[in-house]
Amino acid sequence: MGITMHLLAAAAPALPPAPRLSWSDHLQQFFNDWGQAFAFVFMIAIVFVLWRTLKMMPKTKPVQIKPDHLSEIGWDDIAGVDDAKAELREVVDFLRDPKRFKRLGATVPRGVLLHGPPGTGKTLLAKAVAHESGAQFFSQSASSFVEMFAGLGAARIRRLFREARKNAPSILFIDELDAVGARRGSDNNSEREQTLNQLLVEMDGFSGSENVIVIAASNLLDKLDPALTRPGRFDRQVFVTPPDVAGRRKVLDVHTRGKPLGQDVDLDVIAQQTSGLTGADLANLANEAAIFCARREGLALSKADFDDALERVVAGVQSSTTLNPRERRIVAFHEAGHALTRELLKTTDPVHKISIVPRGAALGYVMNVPDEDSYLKTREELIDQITVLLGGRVAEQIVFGAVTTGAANDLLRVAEITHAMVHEYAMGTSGSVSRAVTDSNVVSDLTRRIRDEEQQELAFEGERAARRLILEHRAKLDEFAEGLLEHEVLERPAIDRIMKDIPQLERRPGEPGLRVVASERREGEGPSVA
Ligand SMILES: Nc1ncnc2c1ncn2[C@@H]1O[C@H](COP(=O)(O)OP(=O)(O)OP(=O)(O)O)[C@@H](O)[C@H]1O
Ligand SMILES: [Zn+2]
Repeated sequence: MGITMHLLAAAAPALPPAPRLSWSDHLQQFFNDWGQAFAFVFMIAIVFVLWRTLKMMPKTKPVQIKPDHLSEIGWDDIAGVDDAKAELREVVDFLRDPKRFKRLGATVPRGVLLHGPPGTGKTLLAKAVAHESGAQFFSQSASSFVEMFAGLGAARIRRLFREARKNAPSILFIDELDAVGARRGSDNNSEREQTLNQLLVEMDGFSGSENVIVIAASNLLDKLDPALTRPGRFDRQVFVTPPDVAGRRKVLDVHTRGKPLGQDVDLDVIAQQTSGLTGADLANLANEAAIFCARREGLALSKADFDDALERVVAGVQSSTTLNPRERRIVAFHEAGHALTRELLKTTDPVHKISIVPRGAALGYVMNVPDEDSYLKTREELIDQITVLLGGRVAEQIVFGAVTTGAANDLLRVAEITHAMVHEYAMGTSGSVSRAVTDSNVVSDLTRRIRDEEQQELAFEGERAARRLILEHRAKLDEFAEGLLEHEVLERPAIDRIMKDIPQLERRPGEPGLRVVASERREGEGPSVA
């Protein structure tokens, strides 16, 4: 503004002498000058804004959406994720022969959500589905939708779906779904939410006659908006886990194809040394070994090349996923303790799978699938649950004479259960209804203390039971642990072999007459992990 005024003033002497002006003329002149100055500034501002916009334009120029050219990625190139492959084979069958399914009135899959840690092969699986079914493959990362100007993310989703429909049969792969799929209202990003809404609209818009299947990949299922996983949208969820020892062996086979291996290389041993590594880590390992070999101008990859590569790859992997041998033993006995107690007790659901392949924050887990839905639980059933939860810690104590921090989550669950037993269900040692029903705001110090003691007594009861069971069946505990150390994962057939000679004496009959409502089951609780 200052500069403009100065220019105008300097131009004045060149004008012919001005006639004498009245005060109203002065006023008009003043407004004229100011008006011009203002218009000038305004114009500069507009030019500046236009220039800025133009400068940013190339980024937002509509990107060509066309199917990826797929190199030959088939089922054989993906190893160690057999469960996920089995689920996806169905999708391939559908894409190959949709009529067969439609004739029978079968609802066809619309969306498949692959979730699991990075590098486990989610992208690879989506590509294999496209390749094996001869479908076109459209791939976009969801993070590219939200970096844009208002409304463009939604527009891009529309175009993507339009192209996929036009080129059907096709697979539409959306990587990093979390980028748009986070719960609405979680970050107040209206642009992202608009994009998510558009995605929901497009998925609802499938008429059933189009052979388009949307596959999305996500690292965090919990973060996703529940609307995404409703029927008709991503209603198939496939968990892609890091491979177990046998799986890692197969992944190593895939990634050493075409690489000459020296006599001293034993892939079985390497598979055993790489617990917790993902498919991508193993691909990286094989590649690094080849690089080490090339650098020393070797002819074939040697054991030393793999050792060097392993050191480098493991250093780049999150430390929580690679345990030292002693830690592995502790985790194996901890999980064995959970599994053995669960198997011995009658009221607890049988073990489905035990694993010491790290998964998320958990170093190991025991998975059980409920036999039947039950919403009522007896006191005895709850004590059995506490027994199983403490079985891990008790096993550590018995075998190593010490406990670790690994049982923290188990203890938290025990605290929750015992709290509910005393405060909500009057299942404490005294069984006193009046103590439980007292309003907790007006409860006396004495009642509070008694409740605390009752809670502790319930936890002790579970701990004693766990100790007794584990000491009595110590040999079985060792079998479970050794099995885990060797195979990392034990499934039902292996568990049955270990438990076969145990008469089910320990298995106590339930007491249906005593069932009491327990809030133990949370909404949407699937197989539980401890
Ligand atoms: N199960 C596997 N079998 C063989 N190779 C694998 C496997 N998993 C991963 N890889 C290798 O790792 C690379 C990366 O895998 P991919 O991109 O599919 O992982 P992702 O799960 O999609 O990871 P992100 O979540 O980081 O996108 C693949 O190109 C492949 O070389
Ligand atoms: Zn545990």
